[in-house]
Amino acid sequence: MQQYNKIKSKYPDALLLFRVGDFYETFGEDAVHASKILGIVLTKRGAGSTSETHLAGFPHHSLNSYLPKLVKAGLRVAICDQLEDPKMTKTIVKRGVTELVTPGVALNDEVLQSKNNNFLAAVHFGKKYIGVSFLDISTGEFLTAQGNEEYIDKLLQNFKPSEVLVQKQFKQKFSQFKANFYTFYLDDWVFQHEFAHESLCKHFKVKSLKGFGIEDLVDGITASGAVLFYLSETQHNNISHISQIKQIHQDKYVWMDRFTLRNLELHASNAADGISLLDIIDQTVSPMGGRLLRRWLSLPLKDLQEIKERQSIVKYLIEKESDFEKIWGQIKSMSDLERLISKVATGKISPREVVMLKNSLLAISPIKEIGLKSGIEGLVNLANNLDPCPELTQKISQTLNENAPVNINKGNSIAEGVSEELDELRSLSSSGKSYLDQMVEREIERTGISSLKIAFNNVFGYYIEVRNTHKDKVPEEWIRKQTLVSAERYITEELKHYESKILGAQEKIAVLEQEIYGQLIDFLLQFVQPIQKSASQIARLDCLCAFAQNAIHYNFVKPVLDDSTDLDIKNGRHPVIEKQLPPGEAYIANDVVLNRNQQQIIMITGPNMSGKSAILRQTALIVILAQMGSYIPAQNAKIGLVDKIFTRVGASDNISMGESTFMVEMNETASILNNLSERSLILLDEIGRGTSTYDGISIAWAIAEYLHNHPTKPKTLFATHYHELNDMSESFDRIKNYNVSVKELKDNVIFLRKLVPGGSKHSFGIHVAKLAGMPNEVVFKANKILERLEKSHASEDVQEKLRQHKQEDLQLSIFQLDDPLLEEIKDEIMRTNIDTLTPIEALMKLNEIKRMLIKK
Ligand SMILES: Nc1ncnc2c1ncn2[C@@H]1O[C@H](COP(=O)(O)OP(=O)(O)OP(=O)(O)O)[C@@H](O)[C@H]1O
Repeated sequence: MQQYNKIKSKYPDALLLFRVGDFYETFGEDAVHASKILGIVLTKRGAGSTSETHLAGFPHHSLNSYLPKLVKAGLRVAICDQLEDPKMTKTIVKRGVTELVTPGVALNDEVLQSKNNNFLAAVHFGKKYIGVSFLDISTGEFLTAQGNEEYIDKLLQNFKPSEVLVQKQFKQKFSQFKANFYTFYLDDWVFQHEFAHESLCKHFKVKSLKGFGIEDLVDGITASGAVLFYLSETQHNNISHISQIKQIHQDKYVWMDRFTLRNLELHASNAADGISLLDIIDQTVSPMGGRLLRRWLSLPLKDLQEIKERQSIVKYLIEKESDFEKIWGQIKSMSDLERLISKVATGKISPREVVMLKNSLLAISPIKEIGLKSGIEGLVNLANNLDPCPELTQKISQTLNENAPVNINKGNSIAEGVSEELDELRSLSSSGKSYLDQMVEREIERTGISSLKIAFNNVFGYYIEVRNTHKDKVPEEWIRKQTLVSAERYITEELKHYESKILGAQEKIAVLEQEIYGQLIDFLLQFVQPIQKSASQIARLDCLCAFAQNAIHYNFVKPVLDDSTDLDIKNGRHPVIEKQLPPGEAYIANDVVLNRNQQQIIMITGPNMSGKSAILRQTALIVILAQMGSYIPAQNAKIGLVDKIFTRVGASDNISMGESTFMVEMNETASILNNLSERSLILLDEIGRGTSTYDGISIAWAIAEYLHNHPTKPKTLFATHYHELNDMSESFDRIKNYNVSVKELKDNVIFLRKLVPGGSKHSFGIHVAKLAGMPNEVVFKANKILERLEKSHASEDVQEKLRQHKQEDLQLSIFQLDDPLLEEIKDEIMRTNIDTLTPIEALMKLNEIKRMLIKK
């Protein structure tokens, strides 16, 4: 227990699994936790005494099944092993922690999900920027970036790390990232640039980081250094598979912030059992392809050349069906190359997995051959980067048995003909069986004991067993070892001689097998980089095959991409809704044309449930798919490269974040208006609906006007219930009205779901309420109120006011920035407590401000 306490004190925040003989034991609080999580028995030791403690344990060979459960429960687990052979020491056996498993640093297949990366991240708050680093130790991928809070937030959302390392002093600051990450706080000194730079150079065995193109990323480097530090802290020292570090270039990919990722339901649906775009398009057949597709979806490209290269390969695969089938068949037969080769580097690969590695490499050659012959530049390049490593596959085939076991100690891993000594020992050990059979026969004949048998136990090795009825026939020279109820057990000189030979041979076989296996792994280590390179090409090809498959199965077409800023989609469809429609119901395709000269903003009105949101989202999804290099759900499309996609959905369910929903909506919209570019695509869905009608209309109007007049003229789809906004098209050239058509029957409405030019007059909200099963009384009453309100021309009032607003052409420039009046008005507004202000008081306040201006 002294030894235990000493080790435990070094890992106070981890659950310590303490190896005792054949068991891993836990003590005290750890035991209580472990027994609960693992469902194992909790016992007490030293009951009643001062050293009373809880105890729970499990057999050492069950580690692989129990460890993931502990890690998944969010625990850090320190594995403490016996570091010497108990037979060789007379005192307490030496023990030490050999691995600290945490959610972000896991190599165990049971903890990892095959189609998801398991990233460990570090965030460093620098003076100007925030640095971030992501490492997946199971694949060796190491990435870094730096930027403002929004960018880092977006990356964290994209990469969804299982664990984030943060400097202790920035605990508070990190909590501003509104995501629930498992976080571990490290001492401040770890986040020092010089220290980080030095650790990276040392790890990569280089003098500077220029070769990786990250030398200037001061904060990114600091974060990456913290990641490396953490690996050594958790005893992960065999990490030669982390052979490079790459920058995530902000300007290479389409910008989508976290709201957009969420609103578009790219990776996950917002509904509990809903379907995401990834669910629909992920037809990849290899784990590495699955992981890459997820990444591609978060980071659509902005480089025309790269997109076209992907498209050209997809086109080839669609047209050359037999090549496509052959390639995909080979990829299907592969195991997770990326993770297998990482296991080689970390020394955790089993003989069976080495055979799987070999078979996966063998599947590369046919793919390479097809690629080289294809004549498609992109595919030829890809094939050139595939290395089937023939030297390696040959070596593995020669060294290992095809059906090698999971555990090297099980024996029979090494093939015949590898070592003469091993072969001899094996034949000796296998001839033992027939030797024993012969001996039994001989002794039965000699002694006349017909039921005589030879067996083995761990206490005294080989023995002859004689039933009591034949006891008197036992020869004198046999030595009695054990008396049972109905039999006696003997040993003989000959048996002992035989035993030492056989047991010696078996022990030697085990040592030799391990030795040869160790040499094979050392040999494999030279191939880590070429295999990683091949694996990444296979992942790409798998994604492109999935694109081809989607194109064939879902009727997707190849979009035309160019450098313009125009968007012209013919008969576009929403790929997710389309797949979810009840049988027999067809998705109604729609055209969307947006450009910066004539049709910059489309104001879409239409009743509730008519399909406004669907049109907005499908437009973004089509652009994203196109810029990933995929084909798209449309009849055809011309897409000028988009560099930012913003989507905002009117206040709905963000209340859990502790801010008013409307405040959240305005915050989100403000961040769009501050980040516009000529190539932005903006989708605003019911912006302004979170407040009163007048406020809402005014805000929506002002936002649309701002976008229209902004020099970047960003392409915008604006879905709204406020048909008042249709008036904007009269005075703003590039705002066009469309509506999602419906057919009005006497007391019913049929949704036609077709986007047609022109505004719409009503919202049919009451009709939807009726459809939803609202009591007739309520529907009837609502209709009456609506009639009355419409008669009072309330909405026309608004329209009139808005018209006046246009005529007055309010010049905001009357506020000169240095104007003392501005200061005065600002003070006046700041002093006002809006929460307690009644509408009348607000009007009076406004009047007061107006008077101040008139006075001027
Ligand atoms: N083009 C279409 N073809 C077939 N079904 C569609 C189409 N568009 C939408 N739908 C169906 O109609 C439902 C409502 O669409 P959507 O949410 O886009 O309406 P909305 O006009 O935005 O409604 P609200 O104003 O109430 O938010 C979708 O969930 C989908 O099932």
